[in-house]
Amino acid sequence: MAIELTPTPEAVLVEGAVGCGKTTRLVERAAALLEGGAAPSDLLVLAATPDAARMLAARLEAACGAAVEATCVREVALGLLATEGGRAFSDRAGRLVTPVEMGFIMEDMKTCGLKNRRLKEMLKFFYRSWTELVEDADGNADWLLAGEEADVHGLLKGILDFTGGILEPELSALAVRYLLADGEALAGAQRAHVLVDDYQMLSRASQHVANLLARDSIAVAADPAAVVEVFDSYPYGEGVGEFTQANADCERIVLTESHACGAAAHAASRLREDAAPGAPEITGVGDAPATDSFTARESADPAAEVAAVAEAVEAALGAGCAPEDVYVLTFHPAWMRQVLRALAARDIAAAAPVEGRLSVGDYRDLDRCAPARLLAALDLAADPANALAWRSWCGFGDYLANSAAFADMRAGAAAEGAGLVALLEEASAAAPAEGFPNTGIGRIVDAYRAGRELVASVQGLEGDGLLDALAAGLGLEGDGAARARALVGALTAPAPGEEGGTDAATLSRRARRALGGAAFGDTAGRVLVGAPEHLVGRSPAVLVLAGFVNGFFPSRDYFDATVMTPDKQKLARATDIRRLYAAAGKPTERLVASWFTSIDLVGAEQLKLEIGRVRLRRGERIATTSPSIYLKEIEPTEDQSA
Ligand SMILES: Nc1ncnc2c1ncn2[C@@H]1O[C@H](COP(=O)(O)OP(=O)(O)OP(=O)(O)O)[C@@H](O)[C@H]1O
Repeated sequence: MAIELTPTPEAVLVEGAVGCGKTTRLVERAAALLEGGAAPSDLLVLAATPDAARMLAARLEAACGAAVEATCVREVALGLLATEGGRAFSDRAGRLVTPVEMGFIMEDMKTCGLKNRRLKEMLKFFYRSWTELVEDADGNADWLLAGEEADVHGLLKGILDFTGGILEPELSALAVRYLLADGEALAGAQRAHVLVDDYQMLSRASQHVANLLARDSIAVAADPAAVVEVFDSYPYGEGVGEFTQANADCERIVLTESHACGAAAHAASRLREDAAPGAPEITGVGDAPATDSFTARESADPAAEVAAVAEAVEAALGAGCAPEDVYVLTFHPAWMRQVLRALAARDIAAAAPVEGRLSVGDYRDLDRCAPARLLAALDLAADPANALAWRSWCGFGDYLANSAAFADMRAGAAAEGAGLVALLEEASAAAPAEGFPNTGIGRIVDAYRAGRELVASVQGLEGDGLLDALAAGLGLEGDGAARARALVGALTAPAPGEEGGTDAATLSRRARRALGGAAFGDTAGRVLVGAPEHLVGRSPAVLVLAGFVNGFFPSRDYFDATVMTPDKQKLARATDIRRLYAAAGKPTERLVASWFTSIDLVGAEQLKLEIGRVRLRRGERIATTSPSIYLKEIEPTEDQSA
């Protein structure tokens, strides 16, 4: 039997465009439920990202005067699968695979012999299918073609069972099946009232988890035009229709009045027509001409452009805007860094999301993957039975991550019914003191023994002392060591307002969470600089689109017919439009777009910009760049009042 959405006795759908007050409605509903006699613990509020959840928690506290739990489906699902029952049901360790660990799993997957590109395509197909719950409640389905496809799927599941790791796209699907299979676990996890914001940004499986968790009532806020991947992979826009179908008596509230500034509301209206044809129009967007709240800034070159961005920020602050109400949106990590530098040069405090993913390095090179090794060591100090961490730990520094020896061990594990850690222990105990030099298993045994020693040597240490001891134990030195230490320090820092435990388990949990998605740390008194996905749940007064040029947005591939077929180009455009819509429709005071018209050719290549003509200027080759093709979608014209 295919899995169908579970109906809830009372269901509410709040539908509306960006900036029309959907979240505000949810907050009001939470306050009304509490006034009506519900206890704060009867409520569970779910947001699309951890950052949005934190902001929602603050809004709830302000409106309700009580602490209401706001979190993400991911946290809830992981919590469920980490319980004894959840672990037994899933045969996994209740731990999400981090991007670093995924590198090792991919290396193990390559033993299937498929070409990398084909393998990646197949994995995407599996991931999407999992999130869309193609398997029935028992985990069976005939969706896999016998042969290659079924074999690769079997290999992946085998590797995951062996390491105990859960992939993000299978997490909510596993939780759905667990909740359907175990009535007691379901009853324990349910809350009387569940409220979900940005429902369309959740995967189908996460939507199902949210509905299963609701006992008496569920209220979801959704915008069918803002189906954007921000945290869950494969956001499921069709889920809104599924929700109203499952809950036939669902109360439907449609919000059409934007509270954003004229320019943002104008941009949102135009983009929304493109993103969700037929969706209700945005109305009543004020009388002031949209041009009054729009600024376009063209600069000659990148240095002038980031300076212009900093000027725009300065102007907003000068006009009385609170720093945290100003958001600079960048479409490329290099531009995020440039903007941060330009702001720092003007003594403007800024915050950027802590992004662990980008800086963990190549696991083949022991120096370059120093942060990843430090994180694996921390994981092992927190739990020496963490099979996933041992898999990484024993693969660092080897070109193929010792995947052949691990494949042998996996086969042995299946035959003996033993786990990875037990097999490592067994191999280490059986090996002579000098190991088996220069063999795959020899490298693994050596790494395992070194890891054991390191873990034993840091017993009882906490906080900075623990991280310093681990870094020293890894032999990290110089600049690389400092960088690794600083990055791991940032990844293990408590979220604003979070209780500050410093034991290994707490630090490891925080780092794993941070690797799962970038989030802002402390933003008080700081201007925010981030990507579109980090904007979820925020309504800045001023939004500056920095580096708004072709190549950054859309990407250069978009313009290259040899890379992108017309079909793919159409899809890429639709995705871009939805991302831009969800961002540009937000600012309540001003929308600024900034771009540059030339850059040196080397820089253009490095940044993968789309370039026009190339000229020679003072011996240097200079390429022309153009504002994003999407500028005309957001730029108001003189005669538009909204
Ligand atoms: N009734 C209202 N009157 C005035 N301002 C409002 C009203 N409702 C919401 N706002 C303001 O409009 C902005 C957007 O509100 P909210 O976050 O509730 O909207 P949303 O539809 O969830 O937006 P998004 O899609 O951007 O998340 C906020 O700054 C909020 O304070």
